[in-house]
Amino acid sequence: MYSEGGQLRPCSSELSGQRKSYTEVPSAPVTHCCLLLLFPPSQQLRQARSGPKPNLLLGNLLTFRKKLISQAYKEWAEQYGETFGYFEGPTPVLVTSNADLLNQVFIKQFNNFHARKLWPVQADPDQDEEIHLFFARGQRWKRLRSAVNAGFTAAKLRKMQNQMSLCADKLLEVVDRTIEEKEDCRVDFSKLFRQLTFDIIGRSALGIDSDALRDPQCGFIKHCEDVIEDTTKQPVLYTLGFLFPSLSKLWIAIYKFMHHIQFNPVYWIEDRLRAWVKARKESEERTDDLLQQMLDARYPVNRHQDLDTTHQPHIDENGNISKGPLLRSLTESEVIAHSLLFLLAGYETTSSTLSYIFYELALHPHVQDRMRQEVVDVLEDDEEPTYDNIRNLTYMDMVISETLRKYPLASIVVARQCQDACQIEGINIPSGMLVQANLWTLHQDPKHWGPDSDSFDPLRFTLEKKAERHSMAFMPFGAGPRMCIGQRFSIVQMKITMAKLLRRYKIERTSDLQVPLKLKEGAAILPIHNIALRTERIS
Ligand code: HEM
Repeated sequence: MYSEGGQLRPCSSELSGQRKSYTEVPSAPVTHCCLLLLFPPSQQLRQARSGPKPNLLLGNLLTFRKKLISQAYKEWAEQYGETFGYFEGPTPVLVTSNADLLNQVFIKQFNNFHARKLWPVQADPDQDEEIHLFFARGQRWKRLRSAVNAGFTAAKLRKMQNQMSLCADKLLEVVDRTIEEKEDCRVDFSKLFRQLTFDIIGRSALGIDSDALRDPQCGFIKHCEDVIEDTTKQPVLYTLGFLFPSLSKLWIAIYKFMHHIQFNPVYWIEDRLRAWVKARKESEERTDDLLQQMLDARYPVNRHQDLDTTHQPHIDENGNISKGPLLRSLTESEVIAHSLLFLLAGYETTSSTLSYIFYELALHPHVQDRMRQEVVDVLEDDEEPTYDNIRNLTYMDMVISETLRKYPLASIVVARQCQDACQIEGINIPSGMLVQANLWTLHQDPKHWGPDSDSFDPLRFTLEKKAERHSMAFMPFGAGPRMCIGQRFSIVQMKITMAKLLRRYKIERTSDLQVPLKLKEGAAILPIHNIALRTERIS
């Protein structure tokens, strides 16, 4: 059913026709011996210690109660080398910052590594109707990705630029008001950036009339913040899910039941999105946004390869069943699931990146001055920043990249699951094994970044320096066919916003700014405290 050439390899269960539970991996005692299998004898001689010693029941999960996962990975990499293994309960994970191995897994052998990590309380990626492209895998992922891809083209982004610009203008109004009202001219940029990126994604992608910048108390953003905050906690159910993955159905049932006794912000947002999607479907008016793209999307379905059971055959205008390939639209559940995905994946990642950038600009005034000068030179006579002219802000691009090198905030999701056992770079990777990219180590590896990899230096990203480096030395948006779909969307809004802000204000650190930043970890790695900076109007 699946060939090697260009087709995704199925999860091993699909081959036999009998679907194994997606959480099924070898049991604890077996998997704890897997570290030995990971490294064949010759490799073992060279890498005698291949990972931290696991506890029989918990694996190495206890470590993550005491320190950030990214921190633990860094320490383990120092101890065991750039590739090592550990256990999440009974589940083996191979962690690597080896650029050649990452290249094989994320790009060259993508067909065998198309699936993401599965979290303990997570719907079945092959069967659940509400699965979105982040968790889907195999042919299902391929179809969903192609259905929404068209919403992120250059042409679409050009259409969104006005909304982005309007939202950035509102941000300027709020900053102006804040420095007028506050004697110390202190602006909480983390909070404002969250409101800004929420408005941008809400308005330009989903057509929602959101105004979080003017109405920070609005339920929508409040509950999105709750969802993000919840990912930084480690509830008991989550731990149980890691320890006993084969009971996933029970954990999911408990999670759903909890909704009846305890408020769940995810359901609150979904309900609002359901009503919104319904209204948009019924409306005669068409809006040129990502939501419309999802409502209009039609893609061919091959009857024999499809795992979904929800397709309707395509009926033409005369009521005949189409003789060509079956065409399918996204179901309402899928459109809602994707709207929620874009809202959550899009706003916190981008706003935190902006916060990290402003933090670094306050610490490095010469970088800030150079960035401002570039804006003044490129956008002469106060020209509006647009999709096309911001491409000339090349130093700004370097600052964004350097910030994401130092703070690869979405590193946790850059992982792939192996479908068929294979050997790569001399390492045996069994079927079901998760390969996790260790970005915080990779992005600071002196091999790629030189001895001063700790310092903040945007000039690492000149074209010449980029050409000299391994192509996989830098991957804050992931890599390969499954890399972040919103990368350009995010960069365009960041550049429009920063061009406007830097032209008008100078920012400075306050005496109580936390240096270095203390971070917390959830779906993304974020500063614990908001970043507030002294802000002076200069034009
Ligand atoms: C600075 C901002 C952002 C960062 C750092 C970031 C980072 C990432 C990373 C690391 C991945 C995983 C890639 C991989 O596994 O190879 C990812 C996937 C994804 N991101 Fe982003 N992201 C950002 C903004 C956005 C925005 C604005 C959107 C939506 C509008 C978005 C939507 C997605 C989606 C849907 C996926 C899953 C793609 C797939 O599995 O096919 N992201 N992102």
